[in-house]
Amino acid sequence: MTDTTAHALPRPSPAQRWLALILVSVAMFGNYYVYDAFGPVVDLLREQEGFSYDQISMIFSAYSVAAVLVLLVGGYVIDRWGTKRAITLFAVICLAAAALMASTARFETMLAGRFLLGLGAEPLIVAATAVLAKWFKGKELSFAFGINLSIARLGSASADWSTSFASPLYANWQDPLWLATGVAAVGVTAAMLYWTTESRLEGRVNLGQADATDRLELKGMYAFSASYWYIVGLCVVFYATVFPFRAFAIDYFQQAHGLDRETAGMLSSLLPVAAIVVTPLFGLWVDRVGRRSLFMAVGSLAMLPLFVLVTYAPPGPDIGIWIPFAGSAQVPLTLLLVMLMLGGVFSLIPAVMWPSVAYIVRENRLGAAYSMMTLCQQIGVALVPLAVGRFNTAFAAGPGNPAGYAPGMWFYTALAGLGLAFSWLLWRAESGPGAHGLEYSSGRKPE
Ligand SMILES: NCCCC[C@H](N)C(=O)NCC(=O)O
Repeated sequence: MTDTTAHALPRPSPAQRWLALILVSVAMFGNYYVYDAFGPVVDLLREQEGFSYDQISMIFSAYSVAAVLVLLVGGYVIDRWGTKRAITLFAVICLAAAALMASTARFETMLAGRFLLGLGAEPLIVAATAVLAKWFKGKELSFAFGINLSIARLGSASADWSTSFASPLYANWQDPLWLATGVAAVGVTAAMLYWTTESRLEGRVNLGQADATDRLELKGMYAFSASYWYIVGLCVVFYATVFPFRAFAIDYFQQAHGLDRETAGMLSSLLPVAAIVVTPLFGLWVDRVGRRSLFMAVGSLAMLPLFVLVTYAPPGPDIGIWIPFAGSAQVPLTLLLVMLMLGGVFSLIPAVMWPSVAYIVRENRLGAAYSMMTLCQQIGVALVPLAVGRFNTAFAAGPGNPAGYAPGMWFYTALAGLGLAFSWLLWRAESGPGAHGLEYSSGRKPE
């Protein structure tokens, strides 16, 4: 179909757009569930299969190594295959990865499974972004992105909650990973239904021309402003702190704070749960008041003491919490407050940071800017768990020696400090004459 013929067709109806959004979001739910299904079995892999923290970290990092490689070519695959085929292909790769990880506790197989997950999951996120842009361009695009990310984060929370609603499976390390494989199969089904939907509507509605997707072109990177690179710096250290902390959190709460797995899972789930609810609210607020770099600095500052508090502050009284799908539990007040604060930061920084790039980079370079940012993010997420795993092993961290986890927590604190430095540099740059307008609600400096 030519561009002119496509423009003569009607835009998709709200019902058609919502159907596309729901199908793509279910595929993302599967993706995030599989990513986060590994954290709750860390202690079982250590106890039942003798995995060391170093090995666990390498498995976790394999995802990011693959992500860095695939992000360089993912955009080309999507352009060549089209979003409907690409999203199904990547969902199938996630399914194969989940099955490989569940199949055996051989270290090399698990490493390969997690690597395969990185090959499928990151380009799936890029393809989902391209799909949403196609259906929602000019029509509630930010809102659609918000819903998509919230449903994806529900996948993360559900993986944590599985320690409660699927607790009998946690008699061994393998069954929870088979459950994750089942969830990945639901994701594939949703991706295939999306393929069918798009195919049936082709020629009947105007889905526009496929835009240049998040393809990474290394040439021209030097042209990005200092503010862009400060945001990238913050993105790297922020996610390289939060994602690895989440990966080890359930095991950490069990070993260092003596919680049972269900309670540890519920506590860990507060992070994505808070983000599901609060991220869109922060997004709306910042759109009204601006002050984007100030908000990023405030988020970074709030994060700074949390890992020290979780290590050294007295636990305080037990507080009852209740979470839908997971049930109720008693958790120490200090851990609850730290996780709620971290959940707040995990809502604030992404809600402000990702959209800020759109205000400081030209539209025709946006795809490359986001791809470069994600690539740098994944390099950080690959390296940090290796360092934390090394600290845990070197300092013999375990239930008999909870103090052995402290060096890893200080490492997270140092990263949070670096994040604060990047956001302060950004704030300074955006308060001076070369500012892009991040501090204004419109995102533009007044003339
Ligand atoms: N939980 C799966 C990993 C998602 C990585 C992705 N590149 C990302 O950063 N998404 C944004 C987010 O805040 O989840």
